[in-house]
Amino acid sequence: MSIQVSELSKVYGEQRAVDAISFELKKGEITGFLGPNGAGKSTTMKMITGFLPPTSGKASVCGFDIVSQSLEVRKRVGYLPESNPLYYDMYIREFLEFVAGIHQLGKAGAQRITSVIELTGLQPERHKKIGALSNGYKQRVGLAQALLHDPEVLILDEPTTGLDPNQLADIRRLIKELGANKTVILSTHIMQEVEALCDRVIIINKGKIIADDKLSLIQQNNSGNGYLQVTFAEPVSEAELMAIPGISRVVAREDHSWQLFTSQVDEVRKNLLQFALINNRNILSLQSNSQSLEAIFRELTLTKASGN
Ligand SMILES: Nc1ncnc2c1ncn2[C@@H]1O[C@H](COP(=O)(O)OP(=O)(O)OP(=O)(O)O)[C@@H](O)[C@H]1O
Repeated sequence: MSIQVSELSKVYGEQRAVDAISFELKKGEITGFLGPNGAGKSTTMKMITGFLPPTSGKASVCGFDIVSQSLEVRKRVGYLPESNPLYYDMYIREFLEFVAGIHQLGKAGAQRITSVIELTGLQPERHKKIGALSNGYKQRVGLAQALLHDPEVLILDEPTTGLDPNQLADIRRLIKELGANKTVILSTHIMQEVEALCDRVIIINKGKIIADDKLSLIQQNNSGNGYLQVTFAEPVSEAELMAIPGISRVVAREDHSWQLFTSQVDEVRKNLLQFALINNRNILSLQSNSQSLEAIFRELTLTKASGN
């Protein structure tokens, strides 16, 4: 297991910012860490990187304890903090040389710097001072410093903030590639980003984990208002479709196509196939549409918040 978190808490004064959370992450998995503002995402990430001591509970990275072995942890973690603090007076390469020094990369440092500049697409701007870079390029410098020591674990706090759509696509592609053989946790407020990148989703609200599953399962388990889009080869009546168990509403589209609304997408898909078989109807196409992750997120965080 790359990351193990057990009953981890952080209390600031009176406030329990992170409240006894537990999870485990495997290598080769990209996990989206979601939650409303102030939910405790950054605090959790800072604790896992070994930068912020927990109030109670335990966590380890690649088997090293975040408190008693924080140096070992930092060697294995690449961290892009939310505010991405950089030295604006330094040139890109100069800054990366400074970071390579901290990681004691020695002679290998120069080659590694060249390759992360290439990897993060900093090449065209490499001669500029960091202060003169656009926000998107500053974010790339942040990513380059996180990757420099080729860490096993990457913790990225809102990594795509400030990027234009082209840069977004480039950086997401890079994160996806990195995720193939590293453990990546990224926090974001952009649901399309989670859908595009993440294998797994952890949703945190008021310091507590309220959902933790594979993205597909979270969508499946919360697919309350999903629908199926079906096209038959021949006419089918509304009454016939409404008689299929699990369908709450149907909408006719052109050319024998229908939208079938349901709270049990998977169940209705099976029932529909059975209906076609028994009644000798041919299905030309069938597509299910789950509730969007954004709707699921709102439902979970708003319901759970008011339930407290
Ligand atoms: N150093 C601190 N001292 C006191 N309270 C803090 C400190 N850092 C964070 N908090 C509080 O802890 C809670 C969790 O903050 P955190 O930054 O972890 O949330 P977040 O989920 O990352 O939010 P966002 O999405 O807005 O970045 C917030 O209520 C915040 O005000």
